Amino acid sequence: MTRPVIVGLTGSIGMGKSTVAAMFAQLGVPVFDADREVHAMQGAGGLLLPAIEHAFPGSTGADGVDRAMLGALVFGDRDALARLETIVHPAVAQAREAFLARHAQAPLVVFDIPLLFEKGSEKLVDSVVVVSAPAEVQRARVLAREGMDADRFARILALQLPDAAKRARADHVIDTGVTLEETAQQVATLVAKLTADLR
Ligand SMILES: CC(C)(COP(=O)(O)OP(=O)(O)OC[C@H]1O[C@@H](n2cnc3c(N)ncnc32)[C@H](O)[C@@H]1O)[C@@H](O)C(=O)NCCC(=O)NCCS
Ligand SMILES: Nc1ncnc2c1ncn2[C@@H]1O[C@H](COP(=O)(O)OP(=O)(O)OP(=O)(O)O)[C@@H](O)[C@H]1O
Repeated sequence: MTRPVIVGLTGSIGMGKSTVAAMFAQLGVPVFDADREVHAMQGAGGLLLPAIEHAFPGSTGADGVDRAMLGALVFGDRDALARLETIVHPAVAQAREAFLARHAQAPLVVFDIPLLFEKGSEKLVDSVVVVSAPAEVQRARVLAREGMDADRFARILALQLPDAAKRARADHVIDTGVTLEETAQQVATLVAKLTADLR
């Protein structure tokens, strides 16, 4: 059975992964957004709510998961995070398989996976694209977000493979420390190259 060439898109917090994923989508490349799937499954009426409430009593309500509260519980506690991941990750894998089945005829698809290296998801993809920007650009972007502070940022960074290591393991690096137009140009060049390789 044929299947699309699969590009894994990853990068550390605030490096511009979602923005770059949207650029791929703009070029007509189907994108599987692991984070968005998680949000949907954790939102109001989401299918993971009973299991999460069972494991973390009081962490869900009518609007779904209380993300600030659950984040505070798990981002400093590796065991708790592992328990949450055991609930979340199999459901994400199922959603990813369904996505692939829907796009079986596409030449190229993107899996947007924040923790691609950390969780050994390299084996799911044919090539890895890492988005990267200088650390001070990353920090400024992240700290500008609502609900974020230096402590939470530091704890999340500590859970992620350092940017330099991600870049070293990438097949392609997209620079997001430049203008949006320049980044979009890099994405267009890469899509042209990946598509040409298929011919
Ligand atoms: C704990 C939760 C509810 C907090 O939600 P919140 O909206 O506050 O944060 P968000 O999801 O945007 O994540 C913020 C940053 O933390 C990183 N992060 C999220 N989960 C993890 C994890 N399991 N390990 C390391 N970093 C993580 C993200 O990549 C992102 O850079 C949420 O992150 C979650 O459910 N995480 C576990 C599921 C998971 O592994 N998701 C990411 C991959 S699909
Ligand atoms: N050249 C660029 N490329 C990508 N993003 C840029 C660029 N210049 C500025 N930005 C801005 O940087 C921010 C990047 O945020 P984005 O949500 O894409 O990051 P992310 O890596 O997906 O974050 P997280 O992992 O925390 O979810 C956006 O507000 C975007 O507009």
